[in-house]
Amino acid sequence: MAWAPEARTAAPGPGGSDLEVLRALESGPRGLVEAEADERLARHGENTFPGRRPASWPRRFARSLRDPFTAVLVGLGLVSAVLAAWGTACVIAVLVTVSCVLRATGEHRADRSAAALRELLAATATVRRRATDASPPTAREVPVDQLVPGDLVLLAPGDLVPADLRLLRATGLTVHEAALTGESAPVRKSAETPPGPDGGGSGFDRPHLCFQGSSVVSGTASGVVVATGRDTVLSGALSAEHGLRGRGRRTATPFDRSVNGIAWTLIRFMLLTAPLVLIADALLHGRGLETMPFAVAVAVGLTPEMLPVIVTTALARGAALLARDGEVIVRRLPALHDLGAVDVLCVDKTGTLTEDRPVLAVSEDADGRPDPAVLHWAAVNALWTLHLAELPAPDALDEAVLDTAAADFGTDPGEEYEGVDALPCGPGRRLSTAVVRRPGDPRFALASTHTLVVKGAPEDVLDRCALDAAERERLAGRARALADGGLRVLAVARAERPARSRPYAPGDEHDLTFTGFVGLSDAPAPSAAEAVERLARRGVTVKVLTGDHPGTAARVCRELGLDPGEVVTADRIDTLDDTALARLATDTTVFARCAPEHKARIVRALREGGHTTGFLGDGVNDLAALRAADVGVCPRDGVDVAREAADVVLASKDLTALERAIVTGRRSSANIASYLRITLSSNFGNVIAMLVAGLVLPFLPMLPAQVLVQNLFFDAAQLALAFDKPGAGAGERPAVLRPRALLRFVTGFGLLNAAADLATFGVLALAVRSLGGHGGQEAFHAGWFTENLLTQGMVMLLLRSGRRAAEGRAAGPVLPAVTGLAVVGLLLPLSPVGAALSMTGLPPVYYGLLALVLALYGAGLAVARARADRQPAA
Ligand SMILES: Nc1ncnc2c1ncn2[C@@H]1O[C@H](COP(=O)(O)OP(=O)(O)OP(=O)(O)O)[C@@H](O)[C@H]1O
Ligand SMILES: [Mg+2]
Repeated sequence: MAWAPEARTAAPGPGGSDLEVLRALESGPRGLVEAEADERLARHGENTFPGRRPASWPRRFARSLRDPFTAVLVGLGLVSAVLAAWGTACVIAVLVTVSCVLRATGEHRADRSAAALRELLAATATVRRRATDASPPTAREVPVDQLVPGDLVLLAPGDLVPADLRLLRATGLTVHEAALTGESAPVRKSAETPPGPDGGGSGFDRPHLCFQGSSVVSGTASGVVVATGRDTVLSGALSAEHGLRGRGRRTATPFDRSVNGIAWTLIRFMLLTAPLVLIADALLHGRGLETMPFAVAVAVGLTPEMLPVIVTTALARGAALLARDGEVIVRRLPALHDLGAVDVLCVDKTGTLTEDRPVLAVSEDADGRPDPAVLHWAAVNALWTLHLAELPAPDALDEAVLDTAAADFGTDPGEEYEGVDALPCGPGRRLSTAVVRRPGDPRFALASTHTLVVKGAPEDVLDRCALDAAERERLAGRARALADGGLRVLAVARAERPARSRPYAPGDEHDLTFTGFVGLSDAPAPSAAEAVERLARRGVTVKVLTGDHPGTAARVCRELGLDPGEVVTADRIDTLDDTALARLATDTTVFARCAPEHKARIVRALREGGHTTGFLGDGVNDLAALRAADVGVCPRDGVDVAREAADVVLASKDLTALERAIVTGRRSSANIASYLRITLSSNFGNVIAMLVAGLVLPFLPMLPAQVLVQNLFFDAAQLALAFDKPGAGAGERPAVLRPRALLRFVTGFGLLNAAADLATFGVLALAVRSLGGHGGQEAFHAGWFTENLLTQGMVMLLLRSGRRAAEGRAAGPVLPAVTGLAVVGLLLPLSPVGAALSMTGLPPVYYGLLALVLALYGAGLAVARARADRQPAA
């Protein structure tokens, strides 16, 4: 990294005690007063996240210039200019400009329609502020853009670090700084200032600083804001043209593989054709460089230069429709295509399929007798882990335990103790420990004891209890029984230890005394069952990857109408290599007790196994899987980092919105596929015809300008395909564009097209003979121009996605576009423009013959389409 973060984190110096730091920022341990915060906001400006700034128009334009087809066109334009073929060069310049403008507008429209919703999803930060000088500090959520230097911020797992912070306190804090440094492993941070003049290091490795753009993996902390907005290190990095790296994908997405893959095949094909035309002509007719403009025109005609425009328009339109309905936000346009291709969707259970509003149902002792004391101890654990770990908000399980205990016991249980230390749970850690002591006579303080209160996943807690094997198995069986009933089960255990001043660590969690179980019920989300059913109908297999108990997971699945089959737990996954896991993952519906890495590994295995895999999850433990998936989806109330990592955000609570988004994705893909099929078969046919014609004709089958004008009209008409409404069939199955099947399709239909061209060619040869001389050539060109546009129109009508040839009736914008194409094809050669392009009309009898050729072609096309529909789709 070339830029040095310390250069930007100006005041205060990273060293110094907490109070010095706070004083330098004119803040204090109790936080800023609201009025002061407002005043600072006016002074420093909003704390906008630099990554969010929309691209400027020139930048958008430049970006669309970078795409391969545009580059090829520009190259061909330059060749024409060098050859002084100014007409050709001008037409190419028009093509390039039009396609760039269309594309930039499409992107702009999609951005704008999503912007309002994005606002809705704007991240917040937890700050400690005071209403007035005299009032006590309270923690409250403020939109991230309202943060000011001097604000006290609380961090919890899943938070995005909202500004550059100097840590004041931190418990087990690790942060992910990949967006800044590219380092993928979490980095440990602590509040202590390391010795040394610059605070122990010069870059991101300084442990007491957290930077905007990183995110909290585990632990909690409080810190004071030292820089916001333009002054943050990240902002400096971005303005120095370093992009954000966090969301960069390591492997090709389905979109890259299909659409871009096809694009590159075409470019290679096209780069071969132009020289081929040249060589053929040189060999046969001894013509030299003068055929170059023609070769260039053929190459331009072959380039599906509208592909980027059609792709962007089709996707942007889909995304805009989804955004308009307020349901789904597509954060990365190609993700909509990928969503349409998803055939396996992995879903996290808690908070996604269930509401994550657990309600206490059971509190029982080791013998299965109801016992309120278990709940009491669970509440002591919850209260003190919350307090000591400074979690800004309790997790749902803790909240449920605390609420029920407060209601049952009348007071907040746990307040009779003093907290000593806490080891909260986190990703991969399924239990939490609070260490408490009874406040008493200080004279006996040394003789007093510490009580470790542990609660967590039964397997993990029982492992740490002093129990014989039989008893442990009996208790595990009881936990299973509770879980099979659909409850979320937590085991509670305790240990008395002599008081000590040394901090506690997970290594101290052993030889515990088992206290009992608490069981909580968590209702399925209201729309979950319907969503699961609809996805199945759309050919998407749903799998559940959860950190919870296998029994609970299986029961929830059954309630949602999903057959859980044999539930696999994560310890089994650890014994498998990737290939074995890929096989297992395909056949398994529920994976339980997954740590975050397990979820990601399963997703990767499914992708390796050839599935286009989506992941829907809302928590910190889902982050790795969201990143590993082809498409990451996050519900609206997911944690900040999950939303940031997701490609698609569900804006409403309704999970069935996902099914609608998938169908929209498939429709957009179907339109893109239509375009590819139509343009490629048509172009391929034309090239063959041009080559053959070039071989046998003593003159050029079409003049360069004619090829280009024809191409321009075809391009314009094809834009309609981006707005087409494909038949119902298009939404039914995952939409994957298979390059091989596409090539087969294109070859078949291209040959058919070439046959029609050659038949036309025969008819026109007759005309030339009868007309003779120069007039013959002009009539030939006119005839071929007309036939070309008419066949292209027919191809557009008959080769669209999702419509069988039988229902070839057109709806939406395609029919008007085709009509326009036909009118131009018939009338332009007869008009003054036609004359300018050196075309003249044919004698009427030849139009009759052309009509015959077209009728035969149309019939052939319809029959071939019906046959192709019976084969696997391209
Ligand atoms: N606050 C807590 N106190 C004690 N144990 C907890 C707490 N939160 C979670 N656990 C334990 O850790 C397990 C795993 O939690 P994790 O957050 O990974 O997944 P989950 O919320 O159960 O499910 P999902 O992966 O579907 O969201 C829980 O099933 C529970 O046994
Ligand atoms: Mg969850």
